[in-house]
Amino acid sequence: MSEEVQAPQRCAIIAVIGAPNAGKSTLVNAASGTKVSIVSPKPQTTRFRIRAVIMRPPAQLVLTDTPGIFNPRRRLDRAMVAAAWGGATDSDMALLVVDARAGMTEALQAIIAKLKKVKLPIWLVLNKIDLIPRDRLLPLTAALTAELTFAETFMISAEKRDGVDKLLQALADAAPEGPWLFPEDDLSDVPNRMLAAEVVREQILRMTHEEVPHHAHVETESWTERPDGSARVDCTIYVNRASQKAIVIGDGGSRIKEIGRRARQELVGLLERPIHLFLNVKEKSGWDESRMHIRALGLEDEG
Ligand SMILES: Nc1nc2c(ncn2[C@@H]2O[C@H](COP(=O)(O)OP(=O)(O)OP(=O)(O)O)[C@@H](O)[C@H]2O)c(=O)[nH]1
Repeated sequence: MSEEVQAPQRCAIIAVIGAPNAGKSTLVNAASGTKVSIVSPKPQTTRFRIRAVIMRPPAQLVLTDTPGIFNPRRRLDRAMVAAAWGGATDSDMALLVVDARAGMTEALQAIIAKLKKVKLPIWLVLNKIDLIPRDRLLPLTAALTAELTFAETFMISAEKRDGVDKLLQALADAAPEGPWLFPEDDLSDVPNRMLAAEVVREQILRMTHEEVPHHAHVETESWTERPDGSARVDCTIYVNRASQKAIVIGDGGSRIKEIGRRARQELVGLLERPIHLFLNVKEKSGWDESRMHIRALGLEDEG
């Protein structure tokens, strides 16, 4: 008698990094052309941390984003970048996507300088190989490997999907054993949920003092489609202390009301549909230990 042995689940959080125009979106889209996957509806809002969830059973690949801002001035931008690079270090690996035709540019050098401080396996993905002769790839690869150590190197054309499947399979094989971060049948809502949490989080950053944002975490508890075409969205803001809860709520609920009003307005603008947003503030110390999917969903800044 034979029994089917199910391979244990694997899950990798993968930071997709690269200079503007390197082909990150094209790669993510090409990668998502396979099986169950999601792609953020508005990838140009680089505040998204999750770009796509790609199923390669037994592996789930969660591709995350990093904004292309390296010298942020505003507090909010700083927080976003910190979150993004925090994201990189929370990841299991990073993909450095390089435009092979553009070669070593200033933007790429700035990213390399950042990546030197990131203790993660970095995979080099030389993209757009359809645009240049093979022999030009070697000097570029040599120049890059002189700067950084790469766990793996792939040469692809995201546009032509050349080499993308091989890359995904290698990522799936390298994914550490662990439970999937998202249930396979519940992927379609992830971008909307992420967006809602991000937008609320952004308004908290805008409307409270330094202390709170560093300790606040937003989760979208539910996203319910209504027959009239609108959606009901319930978000919970988790803070560590009662004092922070009081700040977020404000006098007589004034601040939370304003956070909700602005977040709803932004969501309506981004999604172009009616949204009913409900916010709930909970005190929950130690949430960061207790919820394992937080490293994927949270937007924690480093301060
Ligand atoms: N020929 C060729 N063009 C590509 C390839 N990959 C991406 N491109 C093109 O390069 C341009 C930039 O690609 P994107 O995917 O938008 O680049 P990105 O890294 O996401 O850019 P940002 O969102 O600005 O950071 C687009 O015009 C793509 O069509 C490739 O493999 N071959």
